Amino acid sequence: MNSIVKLEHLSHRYTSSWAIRDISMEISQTGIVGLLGSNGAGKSTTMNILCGVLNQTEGNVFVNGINMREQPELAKQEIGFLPQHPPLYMDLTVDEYLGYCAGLRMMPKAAIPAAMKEAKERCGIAHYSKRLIRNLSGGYRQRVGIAQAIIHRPSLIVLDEPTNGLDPNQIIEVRALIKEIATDRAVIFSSHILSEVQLLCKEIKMIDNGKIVFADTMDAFNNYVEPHSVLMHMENPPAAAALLAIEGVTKADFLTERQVRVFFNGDQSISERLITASVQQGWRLREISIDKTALDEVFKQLSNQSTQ
Ligand SMILES: Nc1ncnc2c1ncn2[C@@H]1O[C@H](COP(=O)(O)OP(=O)(O)OP(=O)(O)O)[C@@H](O)[C@H]1O
Repeated sequence: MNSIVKLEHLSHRYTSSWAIRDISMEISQTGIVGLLGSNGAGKSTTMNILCGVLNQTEGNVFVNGINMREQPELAKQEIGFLPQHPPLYMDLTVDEYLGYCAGLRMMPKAAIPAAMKEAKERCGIAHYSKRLIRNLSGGYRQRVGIAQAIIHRPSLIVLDEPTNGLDPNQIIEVRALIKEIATDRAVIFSSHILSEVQLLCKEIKMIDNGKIVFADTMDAFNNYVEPHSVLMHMENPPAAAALLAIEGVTKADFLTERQVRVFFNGDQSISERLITASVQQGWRLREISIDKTALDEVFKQLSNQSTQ
């Protein structure tokens, strides 16, 4: 299968210290790949190099087989990029801005109106065509940012923390839009929020301290990181000692009077034992769920491995 994008042993040094070291990855299919890393991990550096706005110190970037360094204009035609700080012109209307972006992408003049119409419809901004960008909400500005990234119909879209700074409703809308645009192209999406990557992506690349610490499918990641705590909500909770008496339970933290996080030794049949104990001892269990926040602990563990 031909790769849409291939990074080969990318390293980058800004001044004296290395921001990323020996990053390699290949994407050959449509869908969303998540680049997950905490602040300063090296996500933006990787994305900026991938999109040809920063020249790497070492390594190569190929987009649809085209070497970014050797043929940047050709390679960039295949990429749409929404940087962390979207390059929007506040005093232009949506139409003026998208027309300008299509020109920058060297699209033939005659093809621009249809491309603008398609991008606006896909991003749900057609009704704001004549509105100044400064008068749009944060969520709609981000949609305009995504529209400029897809206007030239590239095979790869790179989105650097696209939901950062949006309110909860806007986040849901922008995530839905990203899912939609990934149906017929590859999308690389960076985030520092594990649950967001789990929700959206079929593949995950975790980056820490400038190095890839995990790269596989989302399913493999979820299997790899078995949770070690469950969250219980009870009407009549017992004392911590009663929970600790159950085989496999290592710790019980009361979050509220009725909500407790129960840590266990990894034996996944713990829920069954907790439910049985609840019935026998009358704890009136209302809810029990695998504690997703525990995955963040695994993220920390994987990140620490890269520094050893
Ligand atoms: N222009 C620059 N000059 C010097 N160092 C830089 C520059 N840009 C980034 N760095 C450093 O490179 C490292 C990686 O930064 P980068 O912005 O790629 O991380 P990130 O994962 O995108 O983080 P964030 O989410 O905070 O943007 C950090 O240590 C950062 O301080």
